[in-house]
Amino acid sequence: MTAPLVIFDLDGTLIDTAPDLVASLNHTIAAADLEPVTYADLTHLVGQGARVMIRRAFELRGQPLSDEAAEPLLQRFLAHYKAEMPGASRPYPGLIEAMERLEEAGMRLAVCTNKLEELAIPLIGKLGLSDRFVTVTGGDTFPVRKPDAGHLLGTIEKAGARPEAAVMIGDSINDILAARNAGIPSIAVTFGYSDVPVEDLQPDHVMTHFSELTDELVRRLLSRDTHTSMRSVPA
Ligand SMILES: O=C(O)COP(=O)(O)O
Repeated sequence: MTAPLVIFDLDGTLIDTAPDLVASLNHTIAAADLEPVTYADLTHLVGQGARVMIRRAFELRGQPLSDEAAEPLLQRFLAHYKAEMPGASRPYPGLIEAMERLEEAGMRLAVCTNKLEELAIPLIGKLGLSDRFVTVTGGDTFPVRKPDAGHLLGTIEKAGARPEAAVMIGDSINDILAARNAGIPSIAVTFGYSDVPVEDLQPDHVMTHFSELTDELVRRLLSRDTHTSMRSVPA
């Protein structure tokens, strides 16, 4: 039997990156004289990577943004975010202990994030978490990204695991939909950046703190067959 694989989203699930995302985004849009965004705005902007986040910030301020104008702004964002990394970003409380519990129970861990690989991998490294994960895939690792099932299924394949033995943990609609599209059970965390109550996303389980993440919970979700009926739902 393959070891169960527990897959984590990054922004708003593993790591509280909001202060640094807001700071780098405001540094970026200041170049176009846009008013700064707030933490509350971020829940509507984050989720599909830096490029989409910048475009949504312009939309929020009622400003059009051409693809041509977006490119230098993306470079400005990347340079600022990388220079400050890890900034104030920290793992959520109880994460390290939860990862240790799962590892001790023989489970393996992976990351599936829409953040670009060039940001996600060094951030995980700077926080000393690299060795924990069998693989880290970003929004640019595959031709598709969450909520497309292909991102999650590609992550599972890279980890040498099987969809039947995988569970996804995330904070946003992209994570829960990706899991549903891939036919794997999902856990939604309440402490991330969703702009709707995570219960409305109908995950298989809701978690308010990492102290609730146990191997027993993972096994219970894997033994349920409620999500398997969704395995054929397209992305
Ligand atoms: O950076 C983003 O916009 C999304 O990243 P996430 O998939 O880790 O939430």
